Amino acid sequence: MSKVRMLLPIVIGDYTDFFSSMHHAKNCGTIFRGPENPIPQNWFHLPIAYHGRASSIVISGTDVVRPRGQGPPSGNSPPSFGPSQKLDFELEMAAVVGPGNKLGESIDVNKAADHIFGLVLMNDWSARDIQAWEYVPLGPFLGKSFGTTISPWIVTLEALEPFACDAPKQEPHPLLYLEEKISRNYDIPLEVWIKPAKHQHPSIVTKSNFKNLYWTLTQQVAHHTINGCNLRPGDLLGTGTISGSEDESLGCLLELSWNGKKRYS
Ligand SMILES: O=C(O)/C=C/C(=O)CC(=O)CC(=O)O
Ligand SMILES: [Ca+2]
Ligand SMILES: [Mg+2]
Repeated sequence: MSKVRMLLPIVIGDYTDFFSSMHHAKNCGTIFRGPENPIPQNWFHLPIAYHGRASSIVISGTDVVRPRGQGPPSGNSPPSFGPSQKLDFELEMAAVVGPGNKLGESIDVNKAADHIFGLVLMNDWSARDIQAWEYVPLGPFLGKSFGTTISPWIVTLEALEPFACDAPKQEPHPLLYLEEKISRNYDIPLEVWIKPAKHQHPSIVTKSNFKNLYWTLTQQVAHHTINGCNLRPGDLLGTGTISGSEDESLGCLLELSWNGKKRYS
């Protein structure tokens, strides 16, 4: 295996990234918008997502160039500009679309599993300073689009069947098109390890689990297509950052360091 060069396993036409961990949504909301109403009202009714950039998705091991860009101004000065000072990872998995749907048609939530070929690991690299300044009102753009890393192996949903578990109870009850007969998650322990340049060995920085997701993969597919938008084979649907409720299970440095305020070692 060490002699093999891994390549992207699919041609990715489109990439969408969801926002489906409640803990992550609450923490990001608190950091970016304040503690009053950290989770927006719509979050509990629909799986929120943004459209990502497919061209910069690379395979694990590919160097990612530190992005340059604008950051928030401090006081009356103009916005900052330069290499990002807040480069972050986001612990995610992503679904690879199988057959997909025709333009104008929707995928039924109870049949949506047939449209997911399998899952990969994903890191949605994020420049928090660029993101914090640019995201109002249209959401993430250059703070995310410089790079996204996925693993070369696609684990099929069939292979994950032994790890299937119940999804969390959803309150308020979702609208009919998001209501599923069987609502399933997967018990997949996930870890992030970082090896700083001058260190010999990597250290673990977080331990989370796929089952921390509130919205299921099948609800994401049903919601994505409810307006008739067509998913195509090879499209990538990121789960969103998978944070748990514990301090040790947060899925990015923004949360682990509380936007740089908390020392993380
Ligand atoms: O709350 C925000 O404004 C932004 C949050 C993110 O950066 C998260 C994102 O990319 C979606 C996710 O990974 O859950
Ligand atoms: Ca993300
Ligand atoms: Mg990214």
